[in-house]
Amino acid sequence: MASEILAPEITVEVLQQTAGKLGVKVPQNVEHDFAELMRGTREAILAVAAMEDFVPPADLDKYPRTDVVHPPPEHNPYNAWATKATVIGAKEGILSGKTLVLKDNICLAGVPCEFGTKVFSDWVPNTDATVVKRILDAGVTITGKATCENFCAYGASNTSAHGPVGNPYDKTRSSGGSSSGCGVLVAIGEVDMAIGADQGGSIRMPASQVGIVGLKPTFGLVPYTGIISSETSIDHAGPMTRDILTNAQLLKVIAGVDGLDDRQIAGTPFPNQVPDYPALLARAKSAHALLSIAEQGTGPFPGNPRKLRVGILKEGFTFQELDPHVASLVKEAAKKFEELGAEVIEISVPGHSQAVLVGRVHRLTQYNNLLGRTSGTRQIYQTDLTQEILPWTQEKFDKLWYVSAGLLLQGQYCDEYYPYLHGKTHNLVRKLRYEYDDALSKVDVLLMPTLPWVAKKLLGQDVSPSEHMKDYSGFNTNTVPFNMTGHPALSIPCGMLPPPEGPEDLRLPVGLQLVGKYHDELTLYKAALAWSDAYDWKTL
Ligand SMILES: NC(=O)c1ccccc1
Repeated sequence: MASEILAPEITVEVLQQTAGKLGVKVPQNVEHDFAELMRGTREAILAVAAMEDFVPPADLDKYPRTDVVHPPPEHNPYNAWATKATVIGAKEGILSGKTLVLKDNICLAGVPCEFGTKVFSDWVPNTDATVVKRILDAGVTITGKATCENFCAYGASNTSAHGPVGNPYDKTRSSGGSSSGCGVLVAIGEVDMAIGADQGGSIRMPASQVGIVGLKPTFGLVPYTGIISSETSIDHAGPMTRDILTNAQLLKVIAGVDGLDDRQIAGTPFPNQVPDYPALLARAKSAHALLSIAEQGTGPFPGNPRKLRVGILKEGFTFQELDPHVASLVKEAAKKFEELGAEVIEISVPGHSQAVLVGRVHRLTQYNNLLGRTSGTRQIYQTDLTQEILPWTQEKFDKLWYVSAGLLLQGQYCDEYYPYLHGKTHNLVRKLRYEYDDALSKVDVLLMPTLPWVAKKLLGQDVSPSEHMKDYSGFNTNTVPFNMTGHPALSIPCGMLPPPEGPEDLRLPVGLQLVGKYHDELTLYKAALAWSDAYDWKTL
């Protein structure tokens, strides 16, 4: 048993080896006392290892899993399916008749989960994520699991053990990642909706590259229970759909406290009740109504309605990797908010330019799923998965895509030399949060491109890691900051462009990102709905 190998019998030698890892030696006169202490700990470890784990069981009788298959290539033209399955939800519900696919890091009991890797195989989760229970109760039919990138760790779609996920607008290009399969299956109309996950842009980047709507909700709004974690303070799950209203409907169903996930009480003040987004949107009958805000009045006097304020985030447009054509198209899209009756101004958040640097250290110092760390967070842990991944062996390491291998190595390095920097990054993120909050006290939403470019060519397996990295430098500048601060961020398609290298007649989607105050998804939806009702992004 692995636990016996990892918890060796305690001798004075083992005690001193352990001390040696700290660079110290236990004084001889207390060696036996400390060995005794550790023997007690070892016994406790072995006892806990032998106990049966405790996770919420899935209701397989009520919602049986059928037709579970890995589709052959001829039934999987984009490689977007990881596994097909059928799980029919409740007969009546607000989403009844709709189909949905889950990113392949979301637990659906009884159906294999690949997590984009071959490091382990045939792992079948024994529990349903809370979002799964909620959508089934709302009447959704789940049609399977969508390919996700290797360990959910990349923003392009060539890293899954499954093979590359081609973009519907040009199969030789990336569809974005890491919720790549979700983006493609929604874009081509194979499903009505998807639930993706996002630690650095993984919902918004595919949404941007394939021309759909993707929301990374406020941190904690959607429970992350039963979804494979990357790092508990940046984990988010959220809806991916072709239109805004469906997105709002799905959010309404999956949002709210489940009593199992610490992320939901970890810093963003939580609303007592999840707003009825679709009903509130349906009530506003015009762009004018959608784009006016009822200013809070004081005392008995209700406030006056005023125009929605859109802030063009200066630093979201000034980084060097940003394709100038994307920049001008997104700025034009922003100006259209003025035509619709909003106020548009430019606003600066200097910290935005440093955020990716902070993010790099933040995630490396605590990448739970690779290093098998737990964070102290109260949540449901996929301990059976951790045991598949750990301990690392050469054979497993050789099966990692280089980005994940790099994360593992960098994480180990940070752990050895700079573990305290994780804490410091949290402090710096709080500072960043106040900077965005300050901007969001002057405007209602911040606006910027989601990704700095339209879909790039997929790079082959023969391309070196360095070339990959060069090609993707700057890709997460506008997405990573809001994973750390937790502000809600919505990507919508806002036009099309040819790729810079041509051909001239190819048109690829461009994503526009709106960022709002904590738990103000409604304002993001209102702005996006007014815009998308007025303009057809495919003709702009
Ligand atoms: N999981 C993510 O959101 C992600 C995206 C891009 C790069 C790394 C991670």
